[in-house]
Amino acid sequence: MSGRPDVGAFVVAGRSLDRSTGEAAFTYRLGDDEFTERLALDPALLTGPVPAQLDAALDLVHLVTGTSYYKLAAPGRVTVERPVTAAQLAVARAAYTHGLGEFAAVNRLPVPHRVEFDVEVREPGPAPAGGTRGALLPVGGGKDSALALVVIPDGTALAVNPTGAQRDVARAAGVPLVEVRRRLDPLLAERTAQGGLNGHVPVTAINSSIATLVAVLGGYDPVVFANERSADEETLTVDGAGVNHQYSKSYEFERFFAAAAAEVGTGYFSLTRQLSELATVAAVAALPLRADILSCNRSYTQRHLGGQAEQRWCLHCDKCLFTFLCFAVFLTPAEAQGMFGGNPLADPSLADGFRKLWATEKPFDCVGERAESAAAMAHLAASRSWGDAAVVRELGAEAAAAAEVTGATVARFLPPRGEHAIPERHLQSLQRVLAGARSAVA
Ligand SMILES: CC(=O)N[C@H]1[C@@H](OP(=O)(O)OP(=O)(O)OC[C@H]2O[C@@H](n3ccc(=O)[nH]c3=O)[C@H](O)[C@@H]2O)O[C@H](CO)[C@@H](O)[C@@H]1O[C@H](C)C(=O)N[C@@H](C)C(=O)N[C@@H](CCC(=O)O)C(=O)O
Ligand SMILES: Nc1ncnc2c1ncn2[C@@H]1O[C@H](COP(=O)(O)OP(=O)(O)OP(=O)(O)O)[C@@H](O)[C@H]1O
Repeated sequence: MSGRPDVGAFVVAGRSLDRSTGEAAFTYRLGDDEFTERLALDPALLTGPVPAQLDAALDLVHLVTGTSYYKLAAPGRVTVERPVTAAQLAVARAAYTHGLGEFAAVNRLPVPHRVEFDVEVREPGPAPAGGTRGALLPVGGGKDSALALVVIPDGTALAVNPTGAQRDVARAAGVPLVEVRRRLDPLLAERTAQGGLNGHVPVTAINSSIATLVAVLGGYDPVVFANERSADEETLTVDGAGVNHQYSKSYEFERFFAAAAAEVGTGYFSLTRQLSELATVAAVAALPLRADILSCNRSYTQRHLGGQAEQRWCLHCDKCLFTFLCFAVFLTPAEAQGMFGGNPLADPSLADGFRKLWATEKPFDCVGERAESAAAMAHLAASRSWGDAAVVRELGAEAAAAAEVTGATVARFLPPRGEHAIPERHLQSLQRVLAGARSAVA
């Protein structure tokens, strides 16, 4: 950390919830600066009696959301003014260390990023009963959470910083939507522009904590994310240490978070944990809902909040290329063109972008495993309908060679596998939807 001014520890300071307006405020200090992040919660969530576990749910948001401000100087020390439970501390450790792994790598800080916490650890309160209003399904607007809406159609969707895409997909699935607006302290952008460190934050950890708070206030249980198995693969390795852009979507993080969520009476799991990206796409490609999804991350920047910019597939970013590649396996070129509004596999200038999907250093984006990208491209090269597309012609042979190293084929990525924490009832519903999709494709 040499070369950076010593600002002392990052302080997780006060927080409040105004029950009349629905505004929750979370304050932090870094050096001489004070930052307050605000959540606008639907006041309808706040009309009932105060839940016993509200304080603990607010603490979880407070801890995790601090990563955005901590990263300005990344001092390696965090002081938390309120006592937290051991499970909450484990979530915070994971979020500030591995969750900021990409940030550390990009800023050439030591990897793994190490953080010491100065905090009093308290015992958790008595285990509360879960809510009775059914599942809360956080939605990102893309394919994974769209699948969850189909598998659990009696749930309630949640959008943090909703955009048109999230509203469209919830509406198309016929699921009610709870919206939470998140406002970063404007001083963060000012300090970043003045040279503060910047980089990726563990946004799924942040969304998880907000979802848990909404579940506690609204009486929902469980909180069901849609984080796929492929999210466990590291993006790159630095000095032997794995760095994962999607760390807070990993199963490791899920287990830390589930323990803290259980303390506030909320189940927490990922419905798609056993699925590769290809398996999820195989299912979504067979659903009418595919027309309503939007996975392009460029469409979810702060600029798009409040509808200041049009949301569409940019068809150039890593996530668009990856998502198109996967859907192409299950759609004809005409169907894919209709869904995405273009065909990047026909554009030879994008060949390098596709090739990066199975390179040793994957893009810092939500893309699948290297082997599944290579297998998907090799599959297209062998197909009659896609084999002539310019990019497929250029990359087919090298993708097939890359896939062969691990014996990867599309078929091998389709069966669910690996550890998960999905309750039996939801697992069966998922299996029904997957089986229905398979017969639609056959
Ligand atoms: C939309 C997006 O991908 N943004 C990433 C991008 O930020 P950019 O500057 O292009 O735009 P904004 O998101 O509007 O951010 C403006 C500044 O604000 C900072 N910031 C933003 C959100 C936040 O919670 N805290 C913040 O401090 C941000 O640093 C900017 O200075 O590049 C950033 C740096 O790499 C990324 O951190 C931005 O990612 C967002 C936090 C985000 O929501 N990204 C998701 C679409 C995303 O990456 N999801 C992952 C899930 C993995 C995980 O859980 O970490 C995925 O799809 O793989
Ligand atoms: N803004 C958000 N509000 C609430 N939940 C979100 C939000 N963004 C993402 N999520 C949750 O986090 C999970 C991971 O995000 P991710 O962006 O990978 O998924 P997605 O939008 O469902 O699919 P895709 O990978 O196609 O974008 C989502 O499945 C969803 O459960």
